[in-house]
Amino acid sequence: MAQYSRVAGSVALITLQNPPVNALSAAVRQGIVDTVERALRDPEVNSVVICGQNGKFCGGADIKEFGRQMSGPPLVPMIHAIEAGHKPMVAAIEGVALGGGLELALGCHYRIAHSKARLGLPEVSLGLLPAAGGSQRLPRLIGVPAALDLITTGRHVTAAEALKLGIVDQVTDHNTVDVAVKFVQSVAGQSMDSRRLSTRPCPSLPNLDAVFEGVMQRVRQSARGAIAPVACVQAVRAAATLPYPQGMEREKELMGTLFTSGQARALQYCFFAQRAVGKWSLPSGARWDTSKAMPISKAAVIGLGTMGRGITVALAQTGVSVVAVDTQERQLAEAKQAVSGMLERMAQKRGSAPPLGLVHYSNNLQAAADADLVIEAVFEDMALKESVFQQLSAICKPGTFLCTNTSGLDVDRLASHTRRPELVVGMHFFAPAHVMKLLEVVCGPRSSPEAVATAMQLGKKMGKVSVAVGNCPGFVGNRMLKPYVEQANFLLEEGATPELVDQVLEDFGFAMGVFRMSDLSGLDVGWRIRKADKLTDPSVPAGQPVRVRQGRRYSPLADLICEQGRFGQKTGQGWYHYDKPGGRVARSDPWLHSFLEEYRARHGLVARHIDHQEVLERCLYVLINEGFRILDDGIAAGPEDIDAIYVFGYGWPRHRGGPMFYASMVGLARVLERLEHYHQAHPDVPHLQPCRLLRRLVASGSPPVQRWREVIKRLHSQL
Ligand SMILES: C/C=C(\C)C(=O)SCCNC(=O)CCNC(=O)[C@H](O)C(C)(C)COP(=O)(O)OP(=O)(O)OC[C@H]1O[C@@H](n2cnc3c(N)ncnc32)[C@H](O)[C@@H]1OP(=O)(O)O
Repeated sequence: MAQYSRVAGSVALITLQNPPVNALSAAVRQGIVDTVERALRDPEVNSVVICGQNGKFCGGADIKEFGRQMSGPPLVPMIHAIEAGHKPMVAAIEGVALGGGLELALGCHYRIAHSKARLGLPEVSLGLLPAAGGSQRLPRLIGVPAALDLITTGRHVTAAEALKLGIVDQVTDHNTVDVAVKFVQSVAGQSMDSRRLSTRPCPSLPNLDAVFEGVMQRVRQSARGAIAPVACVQAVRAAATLPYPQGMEREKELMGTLFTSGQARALQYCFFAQRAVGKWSLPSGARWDTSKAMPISKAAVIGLGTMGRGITVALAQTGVSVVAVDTQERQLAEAKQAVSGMLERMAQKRGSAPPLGLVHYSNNLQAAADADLVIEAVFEDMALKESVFQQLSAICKPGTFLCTNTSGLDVDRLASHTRRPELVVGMHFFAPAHVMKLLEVVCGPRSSPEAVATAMQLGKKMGKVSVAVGNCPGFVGNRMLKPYVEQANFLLEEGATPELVDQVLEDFGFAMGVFRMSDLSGLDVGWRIRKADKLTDPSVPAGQPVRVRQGRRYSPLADLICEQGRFGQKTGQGWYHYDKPGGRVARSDPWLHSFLEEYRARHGLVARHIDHQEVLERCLYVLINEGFRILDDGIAAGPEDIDAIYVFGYGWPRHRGGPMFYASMVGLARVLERLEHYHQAHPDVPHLQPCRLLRRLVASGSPPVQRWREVIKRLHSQL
């Protein structure tokens, strides 16, 4: 809806009304068309201000309408009518002007923004381009390079930057609507000819072809197969080279391809998945909207290795006072320097003072006594963690939440070492913890709703996508990663190379293939876990082949690599060769290839040709299969939780929506058929055996991913 009122005698005030962000739904568009017509017709009105209700101008098109039959007036002629209007129109921008919201403002003759407003054309992050004239008007207003930057990245700019770029004409700290009303009166009666962006030429740019070639190359490289950023460059190029009407035709044509693409569906699914995970619920019935989060003003971090340092930085950045504890003096001193350095660098980028005063250091666990929440981040060793939890339970004030940053150990077992198991939850951060967006909040069977709500809320405050998950080895992310990595190792045994496997996964869109990723994380981490699980025990029971453990196929390849002291990037050698320890450029390693050949010969394995399809299917479908098991076990509440974890924590390409969404796009019947095929070929790999939930979903007609929760609920209620 849009409300029409008259203010200051002769100004029509049009207020968009569609909470929470005044998205341009069919009803809002109809409201704008009607009220603009009314204002242009009304002889008492000489100028118009458009604003949004509740301090938010407009969050853009209503994304929920995208999958539906189009109804209501389209945006392009609506914005054109505003621009062509003979009375001055001013956009009074408070809160946000995003996507169609900014395009609406660009159709107005002037734009006045509140200093706290944010503006942008984020359509690219939804797999689209600004196709309500934004790709044609913005370059005409601010020039090609700046428009390319905003449109291809979708980044939001502050009002101050918008003023500098020329997107807005004025920024105010006062009531934006009042300022806009006053301003529009001052220009009433003037010709608006020069203010219509569609009639302006694009500011000329020398070496136009070279500029676009360079940008296109960069965009293609960083897009990792996403098509929208490429289409955005093509649309801006049309603005720079064609008259406006033809540019609009091109914009429409490019949008036509994007709008119905699987990538746009995937990205829009991600948008809603990111928000859905905040609305968590637990098997106990505890929910996000009925559980009270406690305020955290003082936190303690125990253990100042890489993770502990990152968590300390992330907390201080959020304004939480932190006591950072490590009992080893040397580690403490190094951490102090590293944390201060990180905070200073981040502050320099922001142009603000580093929050150094918020961090205090101690070598004594006792310093955590009065913290509201403690995050344990010591070495990944159960006995050590148990001892820390025992001590914290005795030291900390009543009510302190005790959290562990374990990446997969039993949170409930740790809770059992305290006198307050209800206050224990997992907070699994991802390295580097001050950068990575994901936080798995691990709920043990005894974790209280308040403890979960508090950890989720703190994660949100830290700018994380917090996902509540159940307690099982590896939780969600690492549990799914295990069969994926295992499959990649099997492929090496059968004839593939790390280069082939990584290439296929990177072509799919992963930021890094599995072997490059393992080299980066450090191969010794998994080795230590396998040792603890007794998988690397050299005394394999007599008569048992070396490639079998606990009755299943096992590849000792990674263990053998580690035995050579090859731990990945940090040692300069792993699955690849690096020019020095800590080097980042992975190069093919002839040693590794000979090693693989010798290994195959030793075990009587004959290398065969493995095609890209097999690599992709085996690696991805086995991971997806584990995702279904996780859903079936109730470790994740829905497919959105798993997808958010993979997109925000594991480099899964966002334009593919996450593993569970991807499975639904491929077709569940197809995934099932391929898993059956590979399981038949490798009956000694239980992870390839299609899981019960996948079979049941296929049997119930492969419903779309948005309806899986219903099937899961039905299944569980039948148990
Ligand atoms: C062609 C395409 C055109 C012309 C377009 O305009 S595409 C849309 C472009 N706009 C965007 O991409 C903006 C998307 N929204 C956001 O970035 C943020 O929501 C926000 C910055 C506007 C507000 O952020 P925040 O205050 O953190 O709130 P939430 O993100 O949690 O959102 C609150 C609820 O509003 C729903 N929402 C937000 N934007 C839209 C929208 N454009 N269409 C429909 N619904 C929207 C969001 O899903 C939240 O809903 P609930 O989870 O509360 O149900």
